[in-house]
Amino acid sequence: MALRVVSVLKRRLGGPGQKLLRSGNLLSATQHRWEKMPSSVGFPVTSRRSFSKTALIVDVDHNLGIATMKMNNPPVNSLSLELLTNFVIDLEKLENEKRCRGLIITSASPKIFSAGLDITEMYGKSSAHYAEFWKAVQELWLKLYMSNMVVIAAINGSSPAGGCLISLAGDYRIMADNPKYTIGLNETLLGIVAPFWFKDTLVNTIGNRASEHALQLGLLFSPTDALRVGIVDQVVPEDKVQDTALNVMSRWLSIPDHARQLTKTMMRKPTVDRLLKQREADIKNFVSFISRDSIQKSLHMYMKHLKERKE
Ligand SMILES: CCCCCCC/C=C/C(=O)SCCNC(=O)CCNC(=O)[C@H](O)C(C)(C)COP(=O)(O)OP(=O)(O)OC[C@H]1O[C@@H](n2cnc3c(N)ncnc32)[C@H](O)[C@@H]1OP(=O)(O)O
Repeated sequence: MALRVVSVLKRRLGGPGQKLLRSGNLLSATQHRWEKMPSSVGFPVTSRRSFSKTALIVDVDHNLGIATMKMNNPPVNSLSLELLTNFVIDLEKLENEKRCRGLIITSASPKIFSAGLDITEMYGKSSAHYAEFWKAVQELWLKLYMSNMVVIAAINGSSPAGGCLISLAGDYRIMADNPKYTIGLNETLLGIVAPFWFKDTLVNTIGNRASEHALQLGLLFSPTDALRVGIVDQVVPEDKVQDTALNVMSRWLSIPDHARQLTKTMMRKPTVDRLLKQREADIKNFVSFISRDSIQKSLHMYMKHLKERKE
């Protein structure tokens, strides 16, 4: 498999990317942090760099034109306001780097891709906080869903609710074949409702009937079932997720950017425009919904249940 990744990339990547492949370092580059690669691979050190902020590690390889973003907010990569904000800032940075054409999103935490929105941001706080938090959730989805880059989710662990949304916002999803991992929009299990743009993103991926079923029951799918219903595109052994992501990326990057990007925009713009037209109303709706006593109670009970599960 590893050799196949190299040969596919060799065929599809030109110029300096081939130097990296010739040096035989591609696999170590994908298996370890890119910036740890020895400087003897034959291109300037400035051609790759990494930056990490709270809760996020980003490695960019300009020669391959691929960035890897690892969520790093232990223990479960819950999407706190800080993580959401840093995510958006880093996405903007990558989007502005002309040579960065592909993005792989994955997790630095073993077994968890992301536990979804940080529930502690959604109860016991002020209305102003809820509004700021929701705006950040919207912003991340808007940026990811309309990214000019090819976005591949390398789902190396469980991915409920907001975690699932992040992967659905990408162009392709690869999930680790471990029956303990689950993925889905399980909001109803928390007594809350997935907003229309979460729903639209799911419908665009798996169709109306399957979405209705999944959303009403708050289904969390095993990798096999997620593949069957189409929430993920590929299920591979756990240790092959990253290599597969690179392999798939090379295929997507072989398409001329402008044609692929215009096609993506054509497919996704109506969904994005729906939110853009009523962004403020959506924030108001979230604040008023989440502030209800009954919803606050449900979230509190859910967190209590999560903690009690361990005892
Ligand atoms: C009109 C608008 C409507 C509102 C729309 C809102 C849309 C909401 C979207 C969301 O994303 S809501 C979040 C949904 N997420 C979940 O339901 C996942 C909950 N978590 C889990 O199922 C499990 O934690 C896990 C992810 C499968 C991991 O299991 P594991 O056994 O490995 O860890 P735990 O012991 O359960 O958790 C460790 C630690 O983390 C806390 N935690 C877990 N998830 C969250 C979370 N989403 N937010 C905040 N904190 C979380 C958990 O309570 C534990 O804390 P401690 O006990 O260690 O203090």
